Formats: sequence, structure tokens, C-alpha cells
Amino acid sequence: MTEPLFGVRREPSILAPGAVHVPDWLSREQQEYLLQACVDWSAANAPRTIVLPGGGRMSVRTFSLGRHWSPYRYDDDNATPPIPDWLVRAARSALTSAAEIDPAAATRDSGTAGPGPTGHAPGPAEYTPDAALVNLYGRGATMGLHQDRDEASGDPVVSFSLGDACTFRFGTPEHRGRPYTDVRLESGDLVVFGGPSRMAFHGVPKVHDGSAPSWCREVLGAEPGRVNITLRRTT
Ligand SMILES: O=C(O)CCC(=O)C(=O)O
Ligand SMILES: [Fe+2]
Repeated sequence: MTEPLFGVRREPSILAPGAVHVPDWLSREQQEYLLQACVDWSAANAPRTIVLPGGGRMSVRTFSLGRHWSPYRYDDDNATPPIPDWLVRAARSALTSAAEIDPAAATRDSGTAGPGPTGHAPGPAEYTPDAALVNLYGRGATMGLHQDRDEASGDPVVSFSLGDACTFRFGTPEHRGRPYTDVRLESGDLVVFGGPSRMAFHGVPKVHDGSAPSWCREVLGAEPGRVNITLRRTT
């Protein structure tokens, strides 16, 4: 059994300008609800191993909500479940929390899309993601450093972590190499990357197998693995 974190208080941090990590953002009840929703969605919408155009297979299994992602585009299809309103509200509230740590996290990447037609950048309360990707990390699964660049909008990405902890690597928009910051994401943690970090390279070099809180097993079974949900605005 993994020793709980006695006397260790994890503080919010800025991973890079516009990129924020907020530990324990989701309550246990919220995590259980979101995990159960993932189980229900994946029963209706089988998670798939993504094969990249070059022939490589991703080690995570993935499914979409809202718009359907496949490398390297989004499509509308009737089989993809919608993003529920409660998840949109969670994303807006997450952006508000992130903006308290670094206001740039809730802004658009000016290089991608610039301000919308009204010339007004939306605030966190108007953030309306139209796609969510759910990644299921089993034993040994990783995700290489990449940019999230299939979205036409420069709106921030909101990311929730559940189940096993991981090492999350966050770099710069320029290239895959250093400088980057490694941070441990635990179940319930929030990451937001927007503004100047919207196009930053990021990835998951390691999942810490067996580190999920024990109650995750009630929802996910004996080998919970890691579940990550990212919300994005694609248009
Ligand atoms: O699993 C994570 O924390 C990151 C996932 C990710 O980068 C992605 O889905 O694009
Ligand atoms: Fe990503």
C-alpha cells in the first residue's frame, strides 16, 4: 500500500508562462463522478488505440466527446457523446482557478487565432470547449512530447487527471528539448495551458502504476491505471 502524503501540502505552481498546475482541484466526490462518467462513456464508445499516420501506435487508449479526434483532425459524427453541461461548467471554473495563479493561463494564444470577431477575448465564464479527449493509460503507457495543434482556436486546454499518478513534462512552444519542467500529477489535479504556453510541447513520460487512491478501484476495477481528460475548443 502506498503511504499517504502525511504533512505534505502540494501548492499550485506555474509550469511555464500561461501553464498552471493546481493540485487536488477536484474533490473525491467529483473525481468519482467523473471516473464513473468515463466508465459509462467508454462502454458506449469503445476506447481505441490510435495508429499514427507514420505507422506508430500510441500506448494509451482514447475516446472523444463532442467532436471526434483522430490524428490530426476533428470530425463531427453522431456516435460521439456530447460534452455534458456539468463538464463545461467544471472547465470554466477550472479556468477561473488557473487565472488566479497566472492570468495568462486563461487567455488565447495570440499566434494561433487572435481575438474573436468582436475583438474581445472571452473570459473563463465564456469558455466553451467543443471537444474532450479521454486518454486511458494502462500499465507502461506513456505519451511522447507533442503539441496540441489540431485546434483552430487558441483557447486554453483544461486537463483533469484521475487514477494513477504520472510524471507530466511541460516544455516550450519552440521544440521538444529542454528547458522543461517535470511535475507529478495525482488524481484530482488540474493543469491548464493557455496564452503563451498554448502551443508548448508536453507529454507523459511515466505513469506511477498502483499509485491511484484505493477508492478508484471501486469505479475502475483492480488495475485502475490513469485517466486524463482534456477539454479544448477546436473552432
Ligand atoms: O495525459 C495527459 O496528462 C496529457 C494528455 C495530452 O497531452 C493529450 O491528450 O493531448
Ligand atoms: Fe496534449
